[in-house]
Amino acid sequence: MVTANKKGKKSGQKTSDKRKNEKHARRERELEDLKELAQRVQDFDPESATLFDELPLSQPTVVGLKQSHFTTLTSIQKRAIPLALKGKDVLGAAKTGSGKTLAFLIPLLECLYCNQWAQFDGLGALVISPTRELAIQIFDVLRKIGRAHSFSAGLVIGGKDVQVERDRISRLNILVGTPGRVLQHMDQAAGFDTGNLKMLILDEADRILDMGFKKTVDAIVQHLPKERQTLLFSATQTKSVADLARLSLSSTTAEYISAHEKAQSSTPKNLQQYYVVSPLPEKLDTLFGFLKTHLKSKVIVFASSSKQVRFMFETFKTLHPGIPLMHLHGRQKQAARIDVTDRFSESKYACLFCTDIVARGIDFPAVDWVVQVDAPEDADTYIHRVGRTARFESNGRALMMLTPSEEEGMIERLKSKRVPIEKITIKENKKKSIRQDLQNLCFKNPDIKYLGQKAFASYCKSIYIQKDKSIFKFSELPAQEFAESLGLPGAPRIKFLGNQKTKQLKNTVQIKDSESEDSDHEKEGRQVRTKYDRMFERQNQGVLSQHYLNMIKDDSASADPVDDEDNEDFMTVKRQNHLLSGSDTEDEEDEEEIADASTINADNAKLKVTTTGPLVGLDGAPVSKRQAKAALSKKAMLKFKSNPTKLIFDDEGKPHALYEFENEEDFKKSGDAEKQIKEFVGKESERMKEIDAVDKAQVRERRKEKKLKMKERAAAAAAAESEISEASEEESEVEEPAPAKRPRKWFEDDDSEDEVARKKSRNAIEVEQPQTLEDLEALSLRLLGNH
Ligand SMILES: Nc1ncnc2c1ncn2[C@@H]1O[C@H](COP(=O)(O)OP(=O)(O)OP(=O)(O)O)[C@@H](O)[C@H]1O
Repeated sequence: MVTANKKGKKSGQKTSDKRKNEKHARRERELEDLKELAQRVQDFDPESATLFDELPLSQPTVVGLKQSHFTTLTSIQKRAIPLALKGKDVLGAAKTGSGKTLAFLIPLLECLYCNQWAQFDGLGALVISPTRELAIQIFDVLRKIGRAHSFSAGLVIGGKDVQVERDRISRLNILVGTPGRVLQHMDQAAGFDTGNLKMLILDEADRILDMGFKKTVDAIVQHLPKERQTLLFSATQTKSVADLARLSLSSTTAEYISAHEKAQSSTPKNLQQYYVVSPLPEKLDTLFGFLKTHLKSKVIVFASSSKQVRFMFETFKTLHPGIPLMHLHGRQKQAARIDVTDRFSESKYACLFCTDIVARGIDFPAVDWVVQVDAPEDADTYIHRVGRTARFESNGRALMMLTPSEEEGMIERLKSKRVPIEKITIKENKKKSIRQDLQNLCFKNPDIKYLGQKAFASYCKSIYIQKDKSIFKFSELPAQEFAESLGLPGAPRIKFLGNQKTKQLKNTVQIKDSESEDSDHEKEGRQVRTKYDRMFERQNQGVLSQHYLNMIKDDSASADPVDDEDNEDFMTVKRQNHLLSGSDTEDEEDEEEIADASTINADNAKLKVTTTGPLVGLDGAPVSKRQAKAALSKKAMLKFKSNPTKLIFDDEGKPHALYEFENEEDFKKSGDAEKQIKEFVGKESERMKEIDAVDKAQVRERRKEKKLKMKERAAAAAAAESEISEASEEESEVEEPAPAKRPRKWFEDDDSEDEVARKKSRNAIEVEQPQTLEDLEALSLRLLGNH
């Protein structure tokens, strides 16, 4: 037994030693491989590779690429990957759809592989994308090409359960996410160690580094070590030294790679680009006509706000253009966004109405057309939007609608960015007017009308906050015609943000669209405002006192007209056009969205400046917040009013006080006071007697008339009843026995019983005036008998 145990121990020891040796040998081999790989990377000539096989890559990455069927390098991959593998910081710019995702994901995997990254080393690489959709897409590509690696990777985006993400985040080696959610985890998740991070990647870097994400990205960078590799990629790359410095990048050491810098155009060569000039009120007709003639296509339609997207989707759905319709915008729930993205990706023919949340990076397969119903905010956004078609060597077409006032400016910007675009005109017979249909829809369905009002307001706002005022001219908006083209009876009132930093506002709106929770970190400090400003920023201003209304009226009357483009003070502009009749319920949603809102009449595009002096109260003193608040209450307003006076008007319409007093001297001239009182009383009692006599005569007259009328009515009724009773007597002879007669009362004559019955049936009693006490008793008995 003992020997057997010893033998067993010995063989166990042997196996364990064998295992240890094997492990050791494997480790040695891995180290050798790593050394060899590092040497290959060092020796590699960046210009030489055209195939992935030729790159100095680890075995797991090679396997992942093969299994994903990637063989040949694209131009940006050819230039960026070798430099990134050598540990350089890279700023990569290349046309849309040219394969930038692999250009940063391959170096990411190789970096962690070469550093022998393991689960307990914490976070090794972080990829940040501006939208959830793009983050999901990057994560999917990472999973495909990284399938043979043993790293743990995670996706953190808004709209998902934070707690679930938080529980897993400390075990992750690679993180892909949107800025807001990434920062939230960095701030909140205990055990989330980012101190060892080796690589930071920003996809659509120019977007992530711009004002909208500025603070968030700066805060994320604070959590990361300075010694790390940084890769920035975009189709429209930032070259700003300040931006690079924010990321601890040096413009002298970072490699700037522009794969298509010398290309004739900055858009894919297989992309045909057109634009059409269409007055704003005709855009929807043009779009509807376009869809009707492109039923066998996959189309993306860009609009400038989620409200317009919803309006187009809901109305076109009812008008049935004949192509499946979908919509995607930042106000949808995350599950719906994912569902729409998947469905549109799988569709062969469909039309997707969307905002700019899909403008960047999203790789929908085989899109035939990109239609921009609203002009993009700038040339870069144009390039990203049209880049949703003609991806990776496939063909595509793009159509942009410009209003006559936008044409010149926008085309100039595009030409300077090397965008080849051709003007076309839409044949009249291809246009389909849907104005009447939209009017019907709005009339029948209040929800559609409401959506139309929101779409109208959000479009006007989008134009107002555009930073390029030479293209977007708010003052030239044909508000009334535009509203009618949406089916609305008139142009609704709209509200704007009270902030003046248009660039920042633009981005704020977009962040809300694309990733609302990210915007939490973007809130800029408010500007110092005067009491005057605060008062007018208040909603529900319809209850301001008349005094304030008059002040505004006076101010505006003396104001000079100034074009709003030149007008820096936004709030001052709005005051001129305050509609102080209370806030519009239609705009309630916007009021929630926009903290400091004020009212403007969109019809009145030519705006005037009002005085900038402080607001004063009734006593001429400046109005405090509390005083202004008091003005909102009806009760409080009473103290500003004097006591009510009752007036009487004479025959000429002149008002007199109820009691008019004679002055004392005049009164004394008329004689002794006692005597005057007696005279007055005597006169008044005479007057009263006369009035009384007239009144009595009138009463008598009325009584007589009444009596006469009663007698006439009684005679007519008696005649009619006697006819009826004769007829009913004949009937009762045939049909049923007559009811037993009750004993006759002492005051009744022979036919009085019938009379009583008749009167009962008429529910009325007629009597002669009782002359004696007996008569009165008899009458009382009669009345009792009736009831
Ligand atoms: N080497 C390659 N061989 C074949 N297909 C590739 C290659 N690289 C990328 N692709 C494909 O090309 C398409 C576009 O790639 P990707 O999304 O990376 O483009 P992008 O440059 O990031 O575009 P955008 O600027 O719009 O974000 C994808 O469908 C991708 O699978």
